[in-house]
Amino acid sequence: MSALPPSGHPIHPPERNEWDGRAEWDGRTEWAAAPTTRPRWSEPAVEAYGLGMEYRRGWALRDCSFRLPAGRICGLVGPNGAGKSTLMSLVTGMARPTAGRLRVFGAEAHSPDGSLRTAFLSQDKPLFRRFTVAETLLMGARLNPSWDRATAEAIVRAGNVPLTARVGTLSGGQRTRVAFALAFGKRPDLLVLDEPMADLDPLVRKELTLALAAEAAAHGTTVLISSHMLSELEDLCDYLLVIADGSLRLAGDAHELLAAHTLIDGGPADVPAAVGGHRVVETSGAAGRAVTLVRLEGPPPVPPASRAGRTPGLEDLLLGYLRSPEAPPLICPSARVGDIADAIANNPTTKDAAA
Ligand SMILES: Nc1ncnc2c1ncn2[C@@H]1O[C@H](COP(=O)(O)OP(=O)(O)OP(=O)(O)O)[C@@H](O)[C@H]1O
Repeated sequence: MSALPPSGHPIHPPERNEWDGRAEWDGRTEWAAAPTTRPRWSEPAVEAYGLGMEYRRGWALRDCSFRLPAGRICGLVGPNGAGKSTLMSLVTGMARPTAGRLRVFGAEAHSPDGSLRTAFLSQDKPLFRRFTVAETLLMGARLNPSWDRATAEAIVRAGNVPLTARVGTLSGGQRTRVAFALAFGKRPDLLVLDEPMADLDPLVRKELTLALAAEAAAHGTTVLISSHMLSELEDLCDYLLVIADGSLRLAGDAHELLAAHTLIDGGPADVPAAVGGHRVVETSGAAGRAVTLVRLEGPPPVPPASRAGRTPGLEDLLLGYLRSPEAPPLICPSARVGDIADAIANNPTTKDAAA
């Protein structure tokens, strides 16, 4: 079990074999002493039950059930049109689900209690173009009782963005930095970032990624971040949600997911007998250099005899599932929720809403 403090995100997640969701952090006593407004480590930040969203053209999201524990940095991955932005707009309460339920820190996502604890940085990063940078930060301070002025200004200053410049005159990357400052300054418990780094140069991307990890670690912030840059997510995330065609494909602790797979050199015929009973997710690569991603089935922990091959990297795993829509979804125990009926019955808020 990890000995990291509850405020410390594993940038590279620690070795953990727990399959039953017991792998919580040590040091709960220390966490319990933190102000009560911060999320407790074992508290779920997001719980979705049979979540669905239908637009005129059809369902963008269907029957998604998962749990995101508080304090994790969760990568949200999927091809274009998979439903990532839709899921984020539901989590941030900007849209209401057509089906199912969604709770943020125990409150309905669209309720004031849910949205007060959330900050959202959307793909288009809406800012007032006529405001100066200083006026934009002042607006952040006026609108947010828990505004962290020092953090917000430090982010802006690190990019040498003049506080007197009008937002409309900034480059795309500079505007992104100001939007980041607004989101961080709010000191949310849940920070939702929709492809935030897309218009940044590699150096700035690295700098803001490190700032994000440090801020999240320092304040126990839960982060849900979508990106098409898998290597970036590998460095940052310790939790994953993968969606394709509106459905959940993978969900859970990154180490749980990786430990459930092995990578064998060669095609399906090269898979050793010890792994033979398991499920081939996909074979990729040219002849002679093919590799096969195998999902280890059976009750955890997976027996050592079937541990042939090597543990895949996050990119191998994500690409394998994105290229193989026929592979059944894998929702790890850490990401499973109970029945929607239980969720409604055990929560007075949702019970009232359902009535
Ligand atoms: N406001 C809307 N009205 C109608 N259809 C929508 C709307 N928003 C999204 N969709 C549709 O829902 C599906 C999912 O879109 P969404 O933007 O959530 O995908 P995404 O995974 O974020 O994609 P990308 O990676 O390209 O940003 C798409 O088919 C899209 O056309």
